[in-house]
Amino acid sequence: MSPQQQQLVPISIADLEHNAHTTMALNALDYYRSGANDMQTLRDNQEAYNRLRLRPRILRDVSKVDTQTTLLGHTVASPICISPTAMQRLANDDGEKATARAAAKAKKCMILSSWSTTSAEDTIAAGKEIPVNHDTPGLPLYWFQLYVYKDRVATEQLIRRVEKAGYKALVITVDTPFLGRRLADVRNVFKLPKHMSMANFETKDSKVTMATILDRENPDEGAAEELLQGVDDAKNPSSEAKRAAAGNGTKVVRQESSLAAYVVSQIDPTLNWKDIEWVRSISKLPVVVKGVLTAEDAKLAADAGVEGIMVSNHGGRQLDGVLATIDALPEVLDAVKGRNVEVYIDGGVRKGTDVLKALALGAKAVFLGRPILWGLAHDGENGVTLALDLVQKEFELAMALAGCCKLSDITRDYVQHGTVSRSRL
Ligand SMILES: Cc1cc2nc3c(=O)[nH]c(=O)nc-3n(C[C@H](O)[C@H](O)[C@H](O)COP(=O)(O)O)c2cc1C
Ligand SMILES: CCCCC(=O)C(=O)O
Repeated sequence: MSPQQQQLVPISIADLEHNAHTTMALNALDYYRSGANDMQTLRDNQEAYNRLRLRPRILRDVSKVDTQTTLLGHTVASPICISPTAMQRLANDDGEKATARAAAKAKKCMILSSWSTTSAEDTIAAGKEIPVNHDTPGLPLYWFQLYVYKDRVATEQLIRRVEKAGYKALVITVDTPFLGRRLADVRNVFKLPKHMSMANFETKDSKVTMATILDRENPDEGAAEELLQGVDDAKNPSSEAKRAAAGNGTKVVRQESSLAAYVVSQIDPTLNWKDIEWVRSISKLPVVVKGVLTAEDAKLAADAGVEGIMVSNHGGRQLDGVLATIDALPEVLDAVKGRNVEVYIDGGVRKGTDVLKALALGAKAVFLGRPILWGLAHDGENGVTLALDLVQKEFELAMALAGCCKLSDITRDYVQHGTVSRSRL
């Protein structure tokens, strides 16, 4: 066995990733690990954390460290949370249920993807199976990530379902009018295995599986039209989209990957600020806009009255070449200073010191994408618990070593750009 293939006893997120690389099927592994195009932003998300340096304080009593915080009014045990990632059953058969249980145990916030392989109802029910430990503050918290479908009736139905199920916020992803170009997925002709489905779009009579709607040898051959037909047959919300495409004479562009074709057929690329208003007008749930990278858009988001902004570049999977999220965070925070909006960040967070740096720059919370998937692939619910615990423990240690006992101690003075000491600038 070459060193590459050896499993490690995981003591870091890097170890969990290493193990996933040795065990996962290539189709799924590539889908999870890829960034768009040259994967510049994917690499940069992590490297940008390494370019920041910490400025610790000493001789403070750090015997007790407290990480509890609130997210949109809900108390959770920690500012380390779970980003939405699609199709978690590719990593482990329990998929989203395992993640929900691990989130419940840790009293952390989990965002469920619209594109989950477990329904919104079944996912939250799995989390609720875990008895709550009332000795410590906080409760598990579930938010729902919304892709706005061309079919607004179906979008609204989904919102009603997640409200009823107990999700406490809608996280609208705004960086995916089309799918970024992930070369490995194109090469692999990525698709979901036949026994898995987009569980939120399943009806009593039919499952919306990639196998039923996307399975074909050559995805370039009439893909999008087949998709529209297929999804329509499955009573999925697309008949309106299909009519719209036919009615305005739009020719459906053929896509080179099945996922990209699905996005073209279903997700609304006309999405704009008016639609954010629309979502706010039909639901009382607070709204988080996910995918903000500039001061200009942060201001517009605050003007639109959203409760939260997630600084995100979709883990480097959409527009390659954008800023690392930790580098974009300061301008977003400056732009909404004094406004009533919480600012979160995801992308490239792998270590406790990354969390400390993000919070020092002003993020209210950080969200983990791939680390959760590597945990899932390692050992289902226990693997996610391990991933969360590793980063949590590293964060608590980093806080103590930097002289911080509670989150409000972590200020901008704890971090600096570059390696030159302040007095030499
Ligand atoms: C495999 C995979 C699937 C994802 N699916 C979704 C999704 O369904 N909705 C969404 O808003 N973001 C999705 N994302 C982006 C994540 O929410 C998050 O922004 C990103 O993974 C954070 O970067 P990290 O993986 O470096 O932690 C996905 C990311 C990955 C890696
Ligand atoms: C519309 C894309 C859904 C999955 C996703 O967000 C990703 O693969 O990054």
